[in-house]
Amino acid sequence: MQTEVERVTAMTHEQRNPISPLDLGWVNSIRVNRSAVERRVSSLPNRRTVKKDWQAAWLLKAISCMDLTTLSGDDTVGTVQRLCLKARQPIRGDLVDALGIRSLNLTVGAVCVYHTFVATAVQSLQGTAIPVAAVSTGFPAGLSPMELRLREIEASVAAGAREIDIVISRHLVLNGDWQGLYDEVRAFREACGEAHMKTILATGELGTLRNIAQASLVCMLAGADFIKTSTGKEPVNATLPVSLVMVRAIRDYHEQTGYKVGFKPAGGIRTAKQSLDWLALIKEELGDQWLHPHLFRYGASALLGDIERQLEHYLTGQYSSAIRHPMG
Ligand SMILES: O=C[C@H](O)COP(=O)(O)O
Repeated sequence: MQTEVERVTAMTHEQRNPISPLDLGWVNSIRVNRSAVERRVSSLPNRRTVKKDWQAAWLLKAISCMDLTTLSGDDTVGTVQRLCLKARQPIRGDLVDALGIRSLNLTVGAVCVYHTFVATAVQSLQGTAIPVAAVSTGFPAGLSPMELRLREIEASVAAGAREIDIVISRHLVLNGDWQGLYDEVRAFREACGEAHMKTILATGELGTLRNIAQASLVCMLAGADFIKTSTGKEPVNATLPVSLVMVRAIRDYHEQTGYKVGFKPAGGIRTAKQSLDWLALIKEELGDQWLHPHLFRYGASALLGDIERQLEHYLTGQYSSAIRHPMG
């Protein structure tokens, strides 16, 4: 019988999603029933409540699946270094001891920064297995010249980023230019080389759920390792309806091709309660095999503080002030 370590090792050595030909027949056949999507997600937050020990365990899982992020215009070497310290030890030592989880060596899934801070983050995370993710390709609008976007990916990889979060050109989706979108994402994937590519759809700017489902498929055919909802900079970022459409696209893609693509909701996920809603969505729609950092990540700059606060409440029965849980 496989041990837990052997099982996780086997999973993480699954074959990477390859670049496949663009299948326009499949893309054009996609339909989304908005009211059915809304009905399904409205049942999620109330239907499955996890309490006490189970809730604490789910929150620890959420931490392990977090891309701890800073993407602000006022980022500095100092803020990135402090964020990396938090990534190494995401919850306070006294809480780790009280939870009895020191042997887990819990860390976040990755640290996500602008290209400028990749080298700082890589250096600050030395001696850990935590990868650095860079937002490249003219994040967040993705409208700089293609050549520069490709060079930016290469520069981030050369600086040590093991994951690249690219943004797609929204106008290609809004014009139904699936060939253009496929060519763009495929070129990004080729520029990433061994680095894993998360493809940000910026769903708040794509107009319809059908566009989101079609763009998800095109990005997966073009070799995306993950599809990601948002940059965090759109007027509307990660929502449950959009996430349901994307995880169902991932499920269909897996059923048709056998390849597993990861999912990353990002932008506006700030509370422990929200993190549980997304875990429930993944568990129910994709199954436990997706509930691991190699297939599921949250992109979040402020979620960790609320999770730490919730874990303290679980241990002490008291809610501490949010300022006692800084990110760095
Ligand atoms: O990719 C991650 C997002 O930019 C984070 O958004 P957030 O600051 O709303 O958590």
